[in-house]
Amino acid sequence: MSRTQHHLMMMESSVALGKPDLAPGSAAGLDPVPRSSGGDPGKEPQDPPNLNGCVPLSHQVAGHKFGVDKGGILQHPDGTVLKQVQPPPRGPREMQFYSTVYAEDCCDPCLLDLQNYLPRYYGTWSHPDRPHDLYLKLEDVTRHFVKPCIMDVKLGQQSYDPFASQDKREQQIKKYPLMEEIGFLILGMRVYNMCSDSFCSYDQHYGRGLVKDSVKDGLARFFHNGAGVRGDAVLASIWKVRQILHWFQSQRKLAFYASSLLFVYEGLPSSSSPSLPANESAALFLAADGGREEKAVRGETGEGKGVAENNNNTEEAAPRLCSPPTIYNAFMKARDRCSGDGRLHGNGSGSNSGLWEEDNATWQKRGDLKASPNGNQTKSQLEGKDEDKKREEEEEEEGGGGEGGRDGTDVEVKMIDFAHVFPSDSCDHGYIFGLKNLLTVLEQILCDATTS
Ligand SMILES: Nc1ncnc2c1ncn2[C@@H]1O[C@H](COP(=O)(O)OP(=O)(O)OP(=O)(O)O)[C@@H](O)[C@H]1O
Ligand SMILES: O=P(O)(O)O[C@@H]1[C@H](O)[C@H](O)[C@@H](OP(=O)(O)O)[C@H](OP(=O)(O)O)[C@H]1O
Repeated sequence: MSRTQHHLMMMESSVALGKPDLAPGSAAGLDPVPRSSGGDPGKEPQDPPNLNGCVPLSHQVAGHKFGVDKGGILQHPDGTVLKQVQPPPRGPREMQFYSTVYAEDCCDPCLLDLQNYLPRYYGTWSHPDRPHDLYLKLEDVTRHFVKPCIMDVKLGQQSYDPFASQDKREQQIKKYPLMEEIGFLILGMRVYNMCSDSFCSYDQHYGRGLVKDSVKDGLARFFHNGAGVRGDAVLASIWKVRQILHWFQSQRKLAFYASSLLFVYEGLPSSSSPSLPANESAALFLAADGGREEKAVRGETGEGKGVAENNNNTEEAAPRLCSPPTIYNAFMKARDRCSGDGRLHGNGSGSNSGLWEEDNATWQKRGDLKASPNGNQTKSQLEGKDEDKKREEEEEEEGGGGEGGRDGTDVEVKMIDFAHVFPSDSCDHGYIFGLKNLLTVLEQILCDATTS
């Protein structure tokens, strides 16, 4: 058994390691964070008594709710998310997972890579008066968004773990019998409508109502801003999901059950996030490689067909995806030619010269986002520090380009919910199956958006 597996098996309840940005409980005396700009209007959450300014997470879209279920999610005044450690074995298992992946002495390349796809972990937190009531202290994945559109998607072909009782298996299967066939389930989402300047929320019943034929439109709704489909957000999501798929295809250490992907994109319209006029960006796809890639997106090559056909797990038989650089280069080039009205200008459907010459500058994070965190004030904001500067410094220290970073987008896709993660010695076929189907559907959405 490897060291990692041993760690995960141990299930020790010691307080996890991490790099807390605040000592537990040190936020005493700070005012509660203001609600995220996208919270339900008119429903100010009550400050739970004796929680030192922590409040229920206003932008939670799924999962156990604080004050409703056992376990729940709070927001710390410093902006981090506090996930109450659930009753054993789930809670300790999730805590063990985070503490293993983020152990200071972790040198396992697979786990170090995995950190890129998880919220940052800052150890555990508890109220000084209730030291045994533990919370996992996590990065708020939505923190740098102004109008965060958020979607929680459960991945895998089964949402119960191998040790689940017969009752639990039946309960889970009954909730969504199509899990095995589709491989993912939308648990909840909130979408910003730029026309009405409001959010629309969808609970778990929405996702459960989606079947094979409607799952594409159901998922597309997450990317619809009231005026059109946010092709740029779909595209960036595809890219991020592909990175996660790549990690899964290379690892044989862990098996994930009932775990989710949390998608976040910026709902605030800006000149650089248009709903592109479809026909023109489609033309750009065609221009990029003579149409081969665009046909692959549409499944016309016979390799990228719909959910029903894409039902095996081998790498070779995976749906053929457009290579991200191809799509990105074409799309971003098109985006760059767009003005704020979302119209293309210039040589939109002409020669492909220049499409391959995209440089990384296109992928730099948008300046307007840096200047506009989502309203969840962080400790340094509360202290009057220059948060953007701090983040830039952090990102530089980490050698990356920040959340948008190299991908240059205001989109996050992070893995969350690890209450059912187990050591393994083989590929996680169920999760990979779900990821591939999710990618297929995302690509169909992108294709529809660019050809309608
Ligand atoms: N790091 C995070 N940043 C922002 N939001 C988060 C984060 N972690 C969780 N959330 C929010 O909380 C919700 C529930 O998270 P999570 O799935 O971890 O909880 P859970 O109670 O274990 O869920 P379930 O009941 O499905 O097992 C997510 O849908 C998301 O809205
Ligand atoms: O979507 P719903 O209807 O809220 O259903 C919950 C959801 O399936 C959770 O994933 C599950 O927690 P686990 O994944 O940790 O099992 C929870 O089990 P629970 O009721 O046993 O907490 C279910 O109730």
